[in-house]
Amino acid sequence: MPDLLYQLRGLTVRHLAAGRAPALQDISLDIAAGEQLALIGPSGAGKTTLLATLACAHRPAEGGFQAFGADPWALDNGARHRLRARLFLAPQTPPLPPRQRVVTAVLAARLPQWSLWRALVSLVKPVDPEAAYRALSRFNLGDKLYSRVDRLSGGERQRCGLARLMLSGAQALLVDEPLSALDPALSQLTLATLQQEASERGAALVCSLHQVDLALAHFKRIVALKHGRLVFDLPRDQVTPAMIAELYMGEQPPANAPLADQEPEPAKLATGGCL
Ligand SMILES: Nc1ncnc2c1ncn2[C@@H]1O[C@H](COP(=O)(O)OP(=O)(O)OP(=O)(O)O)[C@@H](O)[C@H]1O
Repeated sequence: MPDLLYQLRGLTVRHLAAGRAPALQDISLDIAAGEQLALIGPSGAGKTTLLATLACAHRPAEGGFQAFGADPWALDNGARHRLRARLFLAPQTPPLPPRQRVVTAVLAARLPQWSLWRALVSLVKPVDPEAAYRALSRFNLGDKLYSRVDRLSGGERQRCGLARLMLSGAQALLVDEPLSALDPALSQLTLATLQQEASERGAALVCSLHQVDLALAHFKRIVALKHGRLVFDLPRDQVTPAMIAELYMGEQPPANAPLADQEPEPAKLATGGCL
C-alpha cells in the first residue's frame, strides 16, 4: 500500500466573502503517493478551491486535513513552509513576472532549495539555464528560453508555468486546468508530459480539467465535484455517460440577452462608462 499523501475527512472550506455557501462541503478523500486523478465538475464546483486547499493555501473551516502525514494548520509557520516545498500548485494563470525572462521565471521554481545569495545571483545570471531549457523543451517551448514573459502567448505562458513544475522536485503536483489555453495537439502533449513526470518521480498528480473526454482518456481515477460537494470518486471504467450528463445538468448558461431591468443605459455604453 503506497504512502497516503493526503487524507481529507468531512472537509469544509469557506472563502472570506460573508454570507456565501462554503466553496467545499463535507469532502472526504484519500490521495496516495504516485496516484494520478482528474478533478472534473462544472464551473464554480470547487475544483480550484480543492487544489488550493491541498496546497495548504486555504485553511479548512471544519473537518480533518492531513498532508504528508501532518495537519499543516497545526504546524508552526516554518514547518508549514517546509511542507509546502514538498508540493507544487500550478494555477490556471501562472503568476509570472511580466518583464522577467522565461529562463529566470522557470528557474524560480528552485527558489525554495536555494540560499538567498544563489537566488540573487540567478536573477542577474541564470544559474542553470540548461535545466530550464530541458523543462521548456518538454512542452515544446525550448525556443522561448530567453524571451520576455510578457511577449508569450496565453498558451505559452501556461506551459511556462508547467515547466516550473518540472524543476520543483515536489511530491504532490496540483495542476489547475492546464489545457485551458492550448490547442488539441498541445493538450495531449501537456497531459502526457505531466503524467510521465509524475510517474517518474513517484509523485501524486491531481489535475482539474474541463475536458471530460481527456480526463476519462488519461486518468484512471475521476473525482467529480458540484456545488462544493463530492458527487463521485470512481475508477474511470465505472463512470457512465449518464453520470457525466447528470454532473453537468442545469449548468448551461442562460441566453445572453440581459433582462430588461438589467440593461445598461445606452449613454453609458456609448461612453464606455462604468456600469
Ligand atoms: N477568492 C474568492 N472569494 C470568494 N469566493 C470565491 C473565491 N474564489 C472562489 N470563490 C467561490 O467559490 C466557489 C468555488 O470556486 P472555484 O474557483 O473553486 O470553482 P471551480 O470549480 O474551480 O470553477 P472554474 O471551473 O470556473 O474554475 C464558487 O462559488 C466561487 O464563486
